[in-house]
Amino acid sequence: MKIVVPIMPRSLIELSELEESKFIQADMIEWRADFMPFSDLEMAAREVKKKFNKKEIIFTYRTEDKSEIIISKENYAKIIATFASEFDYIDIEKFTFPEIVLPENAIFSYHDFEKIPENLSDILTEMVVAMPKIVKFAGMPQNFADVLRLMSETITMSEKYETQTFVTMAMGEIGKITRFMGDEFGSSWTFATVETASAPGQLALSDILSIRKIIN
Ligand SMILES: O=C1C[C@@](O)(C(=O)O)C[C@@H](O)[C@@H]1O
Repeated sequence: MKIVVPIMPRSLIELSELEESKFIQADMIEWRADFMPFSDLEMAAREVKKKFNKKEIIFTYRTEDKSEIIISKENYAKIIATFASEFDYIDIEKFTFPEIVLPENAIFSYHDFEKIPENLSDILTEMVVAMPKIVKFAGMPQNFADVLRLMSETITMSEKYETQTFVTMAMGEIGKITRFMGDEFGSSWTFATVETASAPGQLALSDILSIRKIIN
């Protein structure tokens, strides 16, 4: 299981203040570009690549966790077209922006901040059919049975579609188990924090490393 640590700088200054040494044990960095002013993105992209030049980097412009529309379809498409080839992976909210054609390094990403949907299997299948590099789903469980359902569904899907990489997680407190047991239930990456969390329930990078040491 690879450990991805998101960074969420709100300005070029905040970006320059991030200390690379704190991220050494991360396998990958996710740059959450949605916190940065639009006009600074190109310069910030260069900085992010320079700062984390030894790591694989995901470019993400998240809209699904916002309560209001933050970007037009046109601008989202422009961002994807500009940055897809610049980074190792690019996160794409294909259900929200269906007109985007997935580039070869696409993470087809979908979040449900209210539930683990009953039709999770149909949703994951639809994502697989689009043939992205990675299928990523994050949902909010209401109870532990939801967490188990997400894990069990991920096992089923990863066995059925052996060549597809899946990344799934249950967010919030009760979903925490999914953040360090990925290898056991077919999820290939986990998102961990260094200082600021980018989603509810994320564990600190240092905690994930300690837990993995105990359970391995
Ligand atoms: O899609 C994901 C997963 C995530 O939502 C999580 O729950 O850890 C965190 C986001 O930064 C990332 O883009």
